[in-house]
Amino acid sequence: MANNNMVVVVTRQDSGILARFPTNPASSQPRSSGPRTLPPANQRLPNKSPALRARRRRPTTLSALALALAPAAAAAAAMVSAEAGIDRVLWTEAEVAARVGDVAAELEADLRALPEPAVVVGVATGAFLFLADLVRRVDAPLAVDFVRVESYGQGTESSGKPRITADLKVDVAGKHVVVVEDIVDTGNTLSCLIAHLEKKGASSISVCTFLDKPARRKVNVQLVGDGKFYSGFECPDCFVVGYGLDYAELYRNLPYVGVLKPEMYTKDSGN
Ligand SMILES: O=P(O)(O)OC[C@H]1O[C@H](OP(=O)(O)OP(=O)(O)O)[C@H](O)[C@@H]1O
Ligand code: HPA
Repeated sequence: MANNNMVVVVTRQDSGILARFPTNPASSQPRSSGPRTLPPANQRLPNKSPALRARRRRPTTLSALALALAPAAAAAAAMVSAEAGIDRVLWTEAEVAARVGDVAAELEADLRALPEPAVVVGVATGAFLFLADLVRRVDAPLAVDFVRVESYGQGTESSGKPRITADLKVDVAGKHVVVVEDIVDTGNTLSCLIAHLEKKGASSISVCTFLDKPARRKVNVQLVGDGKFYSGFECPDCFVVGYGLDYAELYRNLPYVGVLKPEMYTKDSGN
């Protein structure tokens, strides 16, 4: 919605607000829609006068203003974009969407064959985008719930000891559960969660992961009952971000999957 009093705030992640630019035409540059009138000829500045050149140099738009504050504003502008940290893209938004569609079709066929609705369990936070895109494309009766399992914290190495920090609301006893993950890496998170769901009495457990990184597997993932393993892409042995996947909680909002620039990692993150 248009807001005449909107203020664009350029921030630096480390030091808060760097600059505010009012975007309300009334409060910044007058932009009259009526006929433009020139001052009388004797009050006009000569075409090449220093005053006129200075006035022409005066920034009149937001981007010109940001440029005028360079390099500080340019650096801040780079930091306000999540994309600025990306070294290379592994799967584009279109490739992700196409593959999610394929996986959804496979899952839909299997869920339709079940005698009762399955419970789709998303592993927060990473699976939030994949789960949302996936279930919208599955035309079968199903329930959706979330658990929160954490093992990476602020770094790129698994602690090896996943912690379930938020549990299910739905009762999964006697139900077919489909665990939805953003990535299976060492396999620690999934093994911990499958044991947890089995204890709660799930009759079968499938896993549907957006990415599978088999090169890093430390624990074999054991499905339960007639459970099946669905996977979007096989991920190379590198730390990836985007489409739900984070580094230190950032980059989840990127609509594609990429690899971070090395300088984006802090020294103690394992890279
Ligand atoms: O196979 P693993 O080596 O266990 O890694 C996979 C898990 O790691 C990530 O979770 P993380 O602990 O980073 O929490 P998050 O979902 O909040 O990002 C990811 O979302 C998976 O759940
Ligand atoms: O490559 C990864 N990226 C983000 N989170 C992860 N959790 C396990 N592996 C990864």
